[in-house]
Amino acid sequence: MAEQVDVVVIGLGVGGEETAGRLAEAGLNVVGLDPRLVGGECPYWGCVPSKMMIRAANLIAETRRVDGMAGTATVRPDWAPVARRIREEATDSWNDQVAVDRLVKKGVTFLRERGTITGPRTVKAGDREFEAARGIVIATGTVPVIPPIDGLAGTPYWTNHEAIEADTLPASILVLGGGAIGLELTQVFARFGVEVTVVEAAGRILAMEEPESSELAREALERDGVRFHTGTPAKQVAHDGDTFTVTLDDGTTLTAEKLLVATGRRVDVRVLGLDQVGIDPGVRRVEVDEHVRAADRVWAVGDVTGVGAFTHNAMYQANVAVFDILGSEGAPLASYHAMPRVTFTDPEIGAVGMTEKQARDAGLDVRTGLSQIPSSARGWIHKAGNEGLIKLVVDNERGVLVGATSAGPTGGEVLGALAVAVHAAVPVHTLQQLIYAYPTFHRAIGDALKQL
Ligand SMILES: Cc1cc2nc3c(=O)[nH]c(=O)nc-3n(C[C@H](O)[C@H](O)[C@H](O)COP(=O)(O)OP(=O)(O)OC[C@H]3O[C@@H](n4cnc5c(N)ncnc54)[C@H](O)[C@@H]3O)c2cc1C
Ligand SMILES: NC(=O)c1ccc[n+]([C@@H]2O[C@H](COP(=O)([O-])OP(=O)(O)OC[C@H]3O[C@@H](n4cnc5c(N)ncnc54)[C@H](O)[C@@H]3O)[C@@H](O)[C@H]2O)c1
Repeated sequence: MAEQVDVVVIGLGVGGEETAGRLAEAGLNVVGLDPRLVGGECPYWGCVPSKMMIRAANLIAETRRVDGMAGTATVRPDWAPVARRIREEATDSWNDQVAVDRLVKKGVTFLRERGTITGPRTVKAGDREFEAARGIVIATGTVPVIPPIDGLAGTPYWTNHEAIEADTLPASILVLGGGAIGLELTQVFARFGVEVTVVEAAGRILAMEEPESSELAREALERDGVRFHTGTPAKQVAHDGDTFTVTLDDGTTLTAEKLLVATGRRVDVRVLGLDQVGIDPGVRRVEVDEHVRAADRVWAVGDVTGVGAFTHNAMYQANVAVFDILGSEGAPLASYHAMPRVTFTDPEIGAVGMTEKQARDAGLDVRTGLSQIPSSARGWIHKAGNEGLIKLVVDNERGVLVGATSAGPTGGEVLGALAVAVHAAVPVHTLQQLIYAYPTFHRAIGDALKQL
């Protein structure tokens, strides 16, 4: 006999935890299910520990910039404090008791179980079944893509989990995939003295961003000693007990102690029971409307929706779902035209909305403006480590920005102003009249606007 509740939330990563907690605080009877850690990828194997690694790696790089600008400094990188900080401060040794307690205190009934949808309103979890009067929220996130490369399966390759959990670093590592995960971890490892080689199947790294960003990231990482093979997919992988050997399509052979697979993420909903609510179980993503509804009385939030694998998107969609489930007046409608993202390499590569190519492919009449951070007053003053750029993508017909890139020492922070401009469709002539404080990095936005 199914137990009667208001809402069942399947998956308690960032999106599910936020949705379940808020609904319970609003007085609903909520069951939250997750067989793993409450909080999901971001706090345990994603954003938080990776950014702690990046903070440490950037301290090393900044110290190396002292020479010639502020005297001399030597630094002896040591991974031990980084691993300790991740274990003690970020993940509590991958123990989620604090998060579980927080959720339960909000009123959520938490079960460390996998959820399976068994009917239009019913979800099975272990030996219990729940009937959710208000509905079901799907927040099951993604899993790493493991490409079908000959020999790869069965080798002790790393995904982000092993990379984040590493107590010691290898002497060398091959990284498959030059996207956000691959590049952020690559730079960390390189700055701690690991010999890193990146294999990227596409013609350039950060292929979804502007070509100028790809070039900037590649040059920065090459300065850190990283080697790249782009446009040449791996054909074969072998592991002899000590060493990985990767053979590329063009016959190049690469060897290293470890292999990190960072070739994207995919939703894994085959056994979730989506067919029970009228959704094809073979979908590549659970499509949602502007209320983040996926089917009648079914909502989906976070990476599983495929609109942007970012924590801020999971939180954003959770907020939309909460308002809709509660039937609140003035419920926000989801819109993704100003989706921001930041790859936290040094320089940080931030972007919002469309790239130039995406805008042109969408049939827009496009004009772009570009400025270089080293040529700005602040960039020139900053000197070592000042690489970066601002690129603006304008829809001529509407006279507004539809996309922008902000790369530089504080690229992610400067992006804030551009996100407002794209989100609110601020007219370009209004942006051109804004006073940009001197000498800030964001003043380079004004320089790019002059190019339009
Ligand atoms: C290395 C790395 C660095 C990142 N850095 C950033 C960053 O700096 N900024 C940023 O915005 N994003 C970053 N991300 C992305 C971010 O982690 C994700 O976008 C975010 O975790 C998505 O949250 P989610 O709730 O959709 O899914 P997840 O966090 O993946 O959580 C999904 C949960 O669902 C559970 N689950 C799956 N199936 C079931 C089932 N059938 N029943 C019950 N539970 C189930 C899983 O166990 C998991 O706990 C990073 C990711 C990685 C891997
Ligand atoms: N700072 C952040 O916000 C942040 C950081 C890390 C991850 N994330 C999120 O996590 C998601 C997953 O990250 P990711 O880096 O795994 O994925 P990604 O999609 O960003 O990059 C994967 C890369 O791997 C390449 N690739 C695919 N198959 C390959 C193969 N067989 N050999 C070599 N290269 C191959 C792709 O061309 C692509 O460039 C991202 O899309 C992002 O949304 C965000």
